Amino acid sequence: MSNVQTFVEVKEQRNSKKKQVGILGGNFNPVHIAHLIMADQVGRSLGLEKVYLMPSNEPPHVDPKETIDVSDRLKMLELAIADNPLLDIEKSEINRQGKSYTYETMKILTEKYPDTDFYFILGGDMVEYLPKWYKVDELMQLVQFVGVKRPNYPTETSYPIIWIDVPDMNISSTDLRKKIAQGCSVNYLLPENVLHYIQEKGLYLDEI
Ligand SMILES: Nc1ncnc2c1ncn2[C@@H]1O[C@H](COP(=O)(O)OP(=O)(O)OP(=O)(O)O)[C@@H](O)[C@H]1O
Ligand SMILES: O=C(O)c1ccc[n+]([C@@H]2O[C@H](COP(=O)([O-])O)[C@@H](O)[C@H]2O)c1
Repeated sequence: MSNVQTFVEVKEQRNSKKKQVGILGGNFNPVHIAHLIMADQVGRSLGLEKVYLMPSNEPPHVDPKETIDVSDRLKMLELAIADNPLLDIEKSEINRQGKSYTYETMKILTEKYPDTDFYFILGGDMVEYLPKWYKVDELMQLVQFVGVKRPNYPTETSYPIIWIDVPDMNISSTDLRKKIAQGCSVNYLLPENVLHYIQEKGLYLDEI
């Protein structure tokens, strides 16, 4: 599916009087270039006003995910988006504390911003996982899901997803954490200022 077709379909569906805003939720442990490329590409393809990267406070997965302190994940995000005015950070999950269920977050945000249509951006792995999300059917009424293909994950789904074409990016935070712990180079896989922050703070040295 091309971006042009998708953009036209979306334009027909959307309420043009409302603000059009994207949310890319994630752990960002650490943020990497695939996150930035997908946020930027989706924002520009759909003509969104802003795309907010929204760090989870405590990941809501059925199998718990370990993560470093939220203050470091937030600082790395601030560094990563500094030169791109399309991107911003949404801190409501951090401020709310506890587990970050997307339905609860989006209920709060849609009530707080009734003049905004929200596009929730997901990688292919998360699209596959959607059936297990908390109150996913109710969430679907609040947001439009936007999918970005991820190598080795299917694109078939029964959920109404707009797919945006982005070059396949076989990059993950897990892989970056492993590389850093093993002393391998992660040059160009994340922004240079984020890499400097990781090195200065000695992050991920023990995490394999
Ligand atoms: N390379 C990628 N291609 C497409 N989507 C991606 C990619 N990397 C991350 N995403 C998506 O970005 C969002 C946030 O991902 P997250 O912060 O968990 O990064 P991750 O690389 O998947 O991390 P981890 O390896 O720790 O699970 C999720 O929707 C995820 O599917
Ligand atoms: O609400 C849920 O049940 C749920 C289950 C898994 C993931 N999510 C959200 O999906 C986004 C991407 O998750 P992750 O683990 O890939 O960073 C992030 O915002 C999570 O809070 C949400």
